[in-house]
Amino acid sequence: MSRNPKSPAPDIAPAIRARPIVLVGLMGSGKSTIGRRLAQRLGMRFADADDEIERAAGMTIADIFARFGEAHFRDGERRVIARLLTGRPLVLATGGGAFMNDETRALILDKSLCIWLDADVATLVERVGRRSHRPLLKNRDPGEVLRELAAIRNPVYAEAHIRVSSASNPHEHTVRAILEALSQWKPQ
Ligand SMILES: Nc1ncnc2c1ncn2[C@@H]1O[C@H](COP(=O)(O)OP(=O)(O)OP(=O)(O)O)[C@@H](O)[C@H]1O
Ligand SMILES: O=C(O)C1=C[C@@H](O)[C@@H](O)[C@H](O)C1
Ligand SMILES: [Mg+2]
Repeated sequence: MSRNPKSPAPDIAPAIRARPIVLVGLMGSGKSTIGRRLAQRLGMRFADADDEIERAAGMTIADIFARFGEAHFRDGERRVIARLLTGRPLVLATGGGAFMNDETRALILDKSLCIWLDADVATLVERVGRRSHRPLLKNRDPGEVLRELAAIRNPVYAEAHIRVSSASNPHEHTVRAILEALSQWKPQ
């Protein structure tokens, strides 16, 4: 009997499902869309830190940046992620900059199994599109910003427990690569 390619991954150890799985990476790397699919496959709940922040603040991220500035956003982001990591285990998509905050990163590395979704800048640019709602990409050429961010952030994302390329389509390809990496992962 052939295996349904979308069947729940049977060989992921229960100990891994018992921990939150946190996705980090640059804008457009697929944290939100891949995270939702991964949670479905693992039978875990899913949350998107960006959505949770918007819900908690009662305004969009673009408005938080515009009205209160990035530092205020980062502080709220840290608090929201801390709250999400203390509840029932989940797959959590973070915002692209969350892992750059020292406190948020320490918390994620301590409490979760953290996966860096890595893709080349050309792929990211194609995915975020020309007219991005993302405040960091709104006023400048997205390719230029993403190149700068990649140079600064990639060495930090590399601290994640697992790195998976999310550069190839379709989404399912990346989901399978994550499931494969999880099935082989051993705590250091
Ligand atoms: N592995 C993939 N294969 C195909 N398309 C993808 C993949 N990952 C992401 N995409 C597409 O790229 C776009 C951006 O993805 P997504 O919103 O999940 O990124 P993100 O990492 O959550 O970004 P942000 O940090 O801005 O929240 C979406 O249209 C999504 O469908
Ligand atoms: O990379 C970033 O710094 C950001 C990514 C988005 O997910 C949002 O969290 C916000 O636009 C900032
Ligand atoms: Mg997202």
